[in-house]
Amino acid sequence: MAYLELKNIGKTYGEGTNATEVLTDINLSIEEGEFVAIVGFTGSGKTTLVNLINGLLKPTCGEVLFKGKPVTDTSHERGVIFQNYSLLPWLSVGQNVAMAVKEAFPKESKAEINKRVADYVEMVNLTPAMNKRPKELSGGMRQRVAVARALAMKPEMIIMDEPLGALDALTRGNLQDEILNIWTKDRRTALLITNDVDEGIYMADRIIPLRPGPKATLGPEFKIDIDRPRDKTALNDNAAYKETRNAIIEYLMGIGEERKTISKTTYELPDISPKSFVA
Ligand SMILES: Nc1ncnc2c1ncn2[C@@H]1O[C@H](COP(=O)(O)OP(=O)(O)OP(=O)(O)O)[C@@H](O)[C@H]1O
Repeated sequence: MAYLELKNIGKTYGEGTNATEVLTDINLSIEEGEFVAIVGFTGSGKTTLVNLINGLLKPTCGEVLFKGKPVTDTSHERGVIFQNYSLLPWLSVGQNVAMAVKEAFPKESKAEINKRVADYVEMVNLTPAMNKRPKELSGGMRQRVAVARALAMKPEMIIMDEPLGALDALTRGNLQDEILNIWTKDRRTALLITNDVDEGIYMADRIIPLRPGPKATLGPEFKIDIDRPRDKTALNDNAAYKETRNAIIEYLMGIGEERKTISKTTYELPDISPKSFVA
């Protein structure tokens, strides 16, 4: 039994003439402990897919199974790191993380909760900012709080919706490593949604492209056969890395070409003029 399974998922927003089929025929199977990355174009339906897995949205057709059971609601078992960090502005860094920890571990003592908060805030190098409010932090620092908050809840599965997109290269690299450390140490299952092929290759066991929407669907998977821990600087000289990267980029560029062809199509519009027109 797969740990997470998406079976023939389709998602349509709106109804009748306003209906848009954003996702169609999505089939995905993730095993326990795997790290899978989905690479997609902007607006292709990545966040919709994350929300279906998380239980925030219901599919129009098909089903999402987590450990064999249908997903009907959100759950602490599946922690999401969103691209917009959504921190509570009136709470400090520590309080934002503590709130999530208390929710996930309601039976823990104050001391245990404080220890957990301190550990995860330290992990994202924000101990000096522990008592600061979000408005006193840079965008990158806020995103790090969001990462600490999600990981401190110790979810069984970590789902990441372009969590590092807004960060500078150095912070991004550090957080990629922190997420990988936690994934390796606790052997969690992880799903990363990204538009960065290199990030996907560095972090994941498999990369699956999400073809552009409407009617976005998953393309063929690319296995990343590179030993862990991976060394970012050495990757550039790694033959398997170069080969996989080229294959994925070639596939994505092929989709780009298809899109251009589609956009060059000309449509005959009906010749309609208003019955009465008031200028
Ligand atoms: N609640 C909604 N109602 C109607 N249409 C929606 C809704 N949410 C998303 N969409 C549409 O669905 C499509 C996919 O949106 P989604 O946010 O899932 O894409 P995305 O790949 O995450 O985008 P981005 O890369 O810009 O974050 C877009 O065309 C969007 O306008």
